Amino acid sequence: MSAALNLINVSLEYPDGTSTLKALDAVNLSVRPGEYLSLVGPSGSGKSSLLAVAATLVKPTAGQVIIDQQDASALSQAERTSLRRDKVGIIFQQPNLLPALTAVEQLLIREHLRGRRGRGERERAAELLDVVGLSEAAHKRPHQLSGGQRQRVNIARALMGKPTVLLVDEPTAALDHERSESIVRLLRRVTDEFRTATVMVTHDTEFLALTDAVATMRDGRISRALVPSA
Ligand SMILES: Nc1ncnc2c1ncn2[C@@H]1O[C@H](COP(=O)(O)OP(=O)(O)OP(=O)(O)O)[C@@H](O)[C@H]1O
Repeated sequence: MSAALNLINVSLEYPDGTSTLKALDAVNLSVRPGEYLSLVGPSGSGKSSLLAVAATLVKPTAGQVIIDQQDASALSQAERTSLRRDKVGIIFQQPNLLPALTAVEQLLIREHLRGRRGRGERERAAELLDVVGLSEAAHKRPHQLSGGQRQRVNIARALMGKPTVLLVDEPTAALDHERSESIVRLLRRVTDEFRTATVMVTHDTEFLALTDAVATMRDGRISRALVPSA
C-alpha cells in the first residue's frame, strides 16, 4: 500500500549567526494508512520541526513532503492551506479549546466557518464524541471537563475533517499515567478505525509498544526501527 505521508530528503535550516542550523537533515520517512508511528528523541533533536514540515505549516529548505500522493512543495501557499485543511489533522499538546463553546460546538465551529452547517456535520460530531467516549459530555464547556476529556475533544475535533494524516505533539505531556495510557490507546483505536497515518511525538517510552514503529531523531537526522515488544 502506498504511503499516506512521505518525506523525501527533507532538510530545514535556520539562520544561526553567520552559519545555519540544520533542524532537519535529509530526513526520509514514510507512514502508511493505519500505521501509528512514535517519534522520540532528545530536546532540540528536530521532532517539532518534523511535525511542522509534515503539517505543511513550515516549508522545508530542501526535499519533498508528499501527502496522499500530492507534493506539497509544488503547491502555492493557498493550495497548501487547502491540502492541510482537507488531509491533515493536528493535535497539539494543549487542546486550545474555546472557553465559551461546548464539546460538540468545538467540533462544529471549523466546519461552520467553512460554510458546512448541515445535519451531516452534526451527525459526524456526535459520532466522533462517541468514539472518544464523550457522548455524555457533549454539552459541557472546557472548564467542566477534566484534562483527559479536553484532550479527547481535541482528538475528536482533529478527526472532523476526515484527515489522511494525523500529527500529534506530546498529547500526554499534561496528563497522569493512567490518562496518558488511555489517550495513547485511543489514538491506536482511531488510527485503526479511520486508517490515518499517525505520527505521535512522545516522551512516554512506556507506551511505545502500543504503536507500530518508533523513529528516533538526533541532531535533525532520523532512524526508524520496529517497535520493541512489550
Ligand atoms: N524558529 C526557529 N528559529 C531558529 N531555530 C529554531 C527554530 N525552531 C527550532 N529551532 C532549532 O531547531 C532545532 C530543532 O528544534 P525542535 O523544536 O524541532 O526540536 P524538538 O526535538 O521538538 O525539541 P523539544 O523536544 O524540546 O520540543 C533546535 O536546535 C532548535 O533550537
